[in-house]
Amino acid sequence: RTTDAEAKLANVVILATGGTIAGAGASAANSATYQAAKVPVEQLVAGVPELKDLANVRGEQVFQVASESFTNDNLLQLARQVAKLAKQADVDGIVITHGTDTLEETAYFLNLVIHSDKPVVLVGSMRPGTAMSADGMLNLYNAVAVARDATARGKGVLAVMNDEIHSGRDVSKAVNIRTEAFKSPWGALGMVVEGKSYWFRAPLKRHTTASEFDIEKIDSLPRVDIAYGYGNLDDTAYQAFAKAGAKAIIHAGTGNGSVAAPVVPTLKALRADGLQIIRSSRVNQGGFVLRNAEQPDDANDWVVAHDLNPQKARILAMVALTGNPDSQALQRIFWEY
Ligand SMILES: NC(=O)C[C@H](N)C(=O)O
Repeated sequence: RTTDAEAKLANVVILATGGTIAGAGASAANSATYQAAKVPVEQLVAGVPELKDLANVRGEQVFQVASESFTNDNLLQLARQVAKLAKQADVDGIVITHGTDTLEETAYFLNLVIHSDKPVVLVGSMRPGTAMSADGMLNLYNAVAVARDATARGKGVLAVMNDEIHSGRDVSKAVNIRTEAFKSPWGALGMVVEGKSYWFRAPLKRHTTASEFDIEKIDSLPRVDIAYGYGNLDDTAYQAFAKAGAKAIIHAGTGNGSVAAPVVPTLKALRADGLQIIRSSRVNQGGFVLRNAEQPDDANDWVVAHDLNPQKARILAMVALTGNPDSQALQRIFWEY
């Protein structure tokens, strides 16, 4: 039987996937040396008894992995579970505990394929729960606070870390070791303090209910790889990715997504073979790649990733390619999402 107090609270489901927020170290001094993905979701929830003042919380263990080992199958399985829960009348919000290394990829993927305006909030930690000044407890508390909050609806998939609320599209891990690890090139959307959300902006790019992509129509994701630009570059990685069956290659280019001269003929030839070539930038904050700047994209029939970093460009390319777009349609998608 539900008590009156429970009936007034929102219902939040915590989907646990692993990461450092579920990590454990040998001693309290081990803030950086530990094993990720060890602690089960029941223990994570029990570790923050204050959650029950925010919402009726229940946990589900989806996987137990360190996020550097996340696969496309993990993305699909997680998205299907989120879509299923979001349809349930007795679920008001969803929190996903996740490793921080690829949190930005999963957040963007869900932002593109989940057709719900209910809050979906990713959260992780930089220190394992066994460490001094562990950040996971407060991050989890804040994530549940945002997920249960009706003002978080319709803002796309979110990431809550270090008291900040970020758009799942924009956010990326920009710093390691330190708890202030996540940044968005266009700024955070807001803050969450003592269980209350404070909003300052909202995303304008297409997401969730306004997206043309839907997890219920995606069976599998095509192979898309990222090749990194640097001095003395040759085409070895590009050729190898093409041989492995890549349908698109993200060029994590220097500066404006520039391409080293010895690689240009290879990328033209791979495009002629049907691969999509997408120019992104390796600069670590604020990449901004424009068509026909640095390279004649119209003539080469290439696409630019605009402000998306290479790992986010890979996510969007995989999702977009499920619809078999030509290069113009793919470029339109890169402008809109
Ligand atoms: N802080 C973390 O969560 C890092 C860890 N390697 C992970 O992504 O699972």
